Amino acid sequence: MTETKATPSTGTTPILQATGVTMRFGGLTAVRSVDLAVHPGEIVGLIGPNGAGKTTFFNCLTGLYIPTQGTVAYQGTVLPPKPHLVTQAGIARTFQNIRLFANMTVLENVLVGRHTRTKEGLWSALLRGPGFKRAEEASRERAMELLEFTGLAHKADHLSRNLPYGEQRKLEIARALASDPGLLLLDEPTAGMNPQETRATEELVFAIRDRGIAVLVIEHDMRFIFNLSDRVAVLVQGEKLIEGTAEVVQADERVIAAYLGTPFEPTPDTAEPETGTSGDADAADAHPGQNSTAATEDEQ
Ligand SMILES: Nc1ncnc2c1ncn2[C@@H]1O[C@H](COP(=O)(O)OP(=O)(O)OP(=O)(O)O)[C@@H](O)[C@H]1O
Repeated sequence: MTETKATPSTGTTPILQATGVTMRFGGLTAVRSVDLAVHPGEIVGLIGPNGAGKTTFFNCLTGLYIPTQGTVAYQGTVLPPKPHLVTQAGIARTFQNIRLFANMTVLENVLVGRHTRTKEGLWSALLRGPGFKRAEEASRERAMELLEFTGLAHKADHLSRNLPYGEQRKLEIARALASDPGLLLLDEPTAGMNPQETRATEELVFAIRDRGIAVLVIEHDMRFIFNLSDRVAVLVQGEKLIEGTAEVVQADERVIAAYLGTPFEPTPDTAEPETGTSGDADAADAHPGQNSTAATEDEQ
């Protein structure tokens, strides 16, 4: 990996500023007064044990949930908690569980992601006038460019349900990028991936950042997150425990106690076995806290 970490942006308006975000479900406070900023060009990691509130926090950022308290601002403007307005403003996301249109082609899935950026209205679409055709052509070109970027162009006409798992995850990212976001939120992008697919995802996230898109990523794979992120924030029981560079977070005794279990030990960047005892042990080490707390799969 030849990528370098982003220079920390000081003095610039954050692309994302969450302030005092709290989310309660009845008597349960899933997210408690969380502040988090992401600056242009940054990759920020969000980690924490199962049930810590990471996905709930994402749902608050993207308007799926209306936070009980707090605000979410994009480039200095507070966002209304409505998913389509959040996407229109410039925030795109992927979900923990793949949400593709299984019976649509790969290209069609990406075209769906472009709809917030096309201005042609219903009448134009029905009449299929020159304006509509031009817009359709431009969307198609952009979608194909994103498929090239994510390495899926050769599968453009395949049904998305026929793609291998790793490619389906890439397609979700391509579809999110189709809305031309300034900030991309990734919820466990490497879940279920083998080490090679994880490495490819890491490369892809760096390449996305190199296109000027900031990234906020939830992951349980510590090797992935610490290698990738300029900063890491740790949520525990809904509260932000600490935020800092990978080195600072890894060394924090509260993080070790609440999440890592043992001090994180990076392994050399060599290819890992896909199967077998040692590979499985590695994978387990790299996914701390996976079973520490029961969590519902609701709203993921
Ligand atoms: N819609 C909901 N209604 C009630 N409780 C919820 C809802 N969504 C999440 N929760 C609860 O909020 C807490 C935080 O869950 P959340 O899924 O945000 O955690 P997480 O950190 O993303 O976990 P994981 O790493 O397992 O995905 C959990 O106790 C969960 O059961």
